Amino acid sequence: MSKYGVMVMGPAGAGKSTFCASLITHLQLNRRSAFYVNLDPAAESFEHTPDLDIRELISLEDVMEEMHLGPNGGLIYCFEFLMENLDFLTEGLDSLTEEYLIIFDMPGQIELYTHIPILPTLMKFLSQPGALDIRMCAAYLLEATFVVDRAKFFAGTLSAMSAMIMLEVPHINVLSKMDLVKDRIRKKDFKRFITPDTSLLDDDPVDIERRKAGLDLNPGSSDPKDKDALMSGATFKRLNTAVAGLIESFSMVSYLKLDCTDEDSVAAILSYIDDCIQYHEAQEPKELKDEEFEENE
Ligand SMILES: Nc1nc2c(ncn2[C@@H]2O[C@H](COP(=O)(O)OP(=O)(O)OP(=O)(O)O)[C@@H](O)[C@H]2O)c(=O)[nH]1
Ligand SMILES: [Mg+2]
Repeated sequence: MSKYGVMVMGPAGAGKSTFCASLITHLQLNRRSAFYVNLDPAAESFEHTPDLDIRELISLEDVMEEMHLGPNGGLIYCFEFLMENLDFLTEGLDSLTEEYLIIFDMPGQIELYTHIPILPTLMKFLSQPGALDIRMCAAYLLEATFVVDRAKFFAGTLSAMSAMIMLEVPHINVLSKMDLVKDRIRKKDFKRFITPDTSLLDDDPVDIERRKAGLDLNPGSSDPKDKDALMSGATFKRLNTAVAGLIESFSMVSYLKLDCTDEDSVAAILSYIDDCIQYHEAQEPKELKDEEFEENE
């Protein structure tokens, strides 16, 4: 019997935990079962209490204190510890049925998604047939406000693509916090960010502002007064164009829009997740309990 799960990933503060909470609320309102797994050892508060919590296995605070590590090194240590104690996940998840959507709330440290092979190993462990056998998909969140600075947007898109290639599971990319840009950017203009390409660099507002202020007149200068030039000169532009070209040539990244304050938006993302993992195909038709039947009448 398969289980179904989504791993919610993305940079720090992208809105992962908020999205997990909105998703759980939405599932509950629609009489679906959610199982919330917190894998962020530094998380402090939750809207919904996690059903399984990495902090019961290991706490980042203890690691930092005992191992004399900083927050990022500490987090990597916590994940290495989790990988050595995978029974913790097996025992917590093994008895779940296919009715559940298992939601994994991940930490935001970018190291996890780029050069350390912990997540691919974890993903393989979760989805291994014959073991936990969870049909997994990944949801990578990036803040919609990043579109204001194209360099930031392409750097974020590159990290989304890197996670996508590394994890080898069905993957959706999501621009979160849409409510923050809804009124600032016209719908028609926003469409260009849904499938990013190099033309977005031609009218980067940050670039235009800097040029107006004469800040990129001396690119590459070592004068501290010209520190802005480093992030706006011709070399920086060439680098961004190369990154954007790479993303465009792979044509793998496109975004869905998410506004957690709007239930329809959460429902739309959930339907993409359901499609990715083919959740509905495995569900038995449910009999309504008597009181639910009367309610519907
Ligand atoms: N306006 C708005 N704010 C949001 C939205 N989602 C999250 N936020 C805010 O963004 C901040 C970070 O949200 P979190 O959900 O904690 O982000 P996270 O990705 O889990 O953060 P880390 O776990 O620390 O990496 C919080 O102050 C949230 O209230 C959204 O859809 N709209
Ligand atoms: Mg979080």
